[in-house]
Amino acid sequence: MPKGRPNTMNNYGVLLNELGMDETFITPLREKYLQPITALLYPDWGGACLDSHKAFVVKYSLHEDLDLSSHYDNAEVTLNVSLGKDFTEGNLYFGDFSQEPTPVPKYIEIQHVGAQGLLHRGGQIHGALPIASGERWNLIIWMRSSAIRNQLCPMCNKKPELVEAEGFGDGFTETPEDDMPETVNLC
Ligand SMILES: O=C(O)CCC(=O)C(=O)O
Ligand SMILES: [Fe+2]
Repeated sequence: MPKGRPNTMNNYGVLLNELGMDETFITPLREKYLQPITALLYPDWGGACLDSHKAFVVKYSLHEDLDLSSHYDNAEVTLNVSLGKDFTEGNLYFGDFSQEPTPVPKYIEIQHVGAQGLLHRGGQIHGALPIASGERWNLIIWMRSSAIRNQLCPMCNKKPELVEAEGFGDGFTETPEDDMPETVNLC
């Protein structure tokens, strides 16, 4: 069975499409239950038209990954659900969006309680502090809006160049103009 890393930063965990969970679980969850909420919370970030995702579970434990450094996601909107198990420390932190230049970046820390989900903009800098004991498991759904990312890639801020991909790929789609057959001016 294929077993990819959930993303370039987490070494432990599992990609849910490899378990066949996209069609049966994650896609209906995104379309029926998450999108009505994200449409209200993130209208400018494609919250009403999230049309693909990358879903994975990440695992932290004392002899494996302890924490996750500060980063932004390849997603317009992210859902992070704390699955437990029992652990201490390991809070999430988020950078502040304030435009004021500060010499030291400001972060807010969130204690993520088991069985609770947290939605955030993928582009907001965040990370997870080291756990001090136990095991921490989280379900992460990076939700993408092709309408937003087709304009500018959220990772490199350039117009995306499309390559063939399996499944949802990175969530870019061909725009209708790209599909139009070439026309010849006969006048
Ligand atoms: O461990 C966490 O709760 C954060 C995971 C995360 O930010 C990510 O995988 O993009
Ligand atoms: Fe993240």
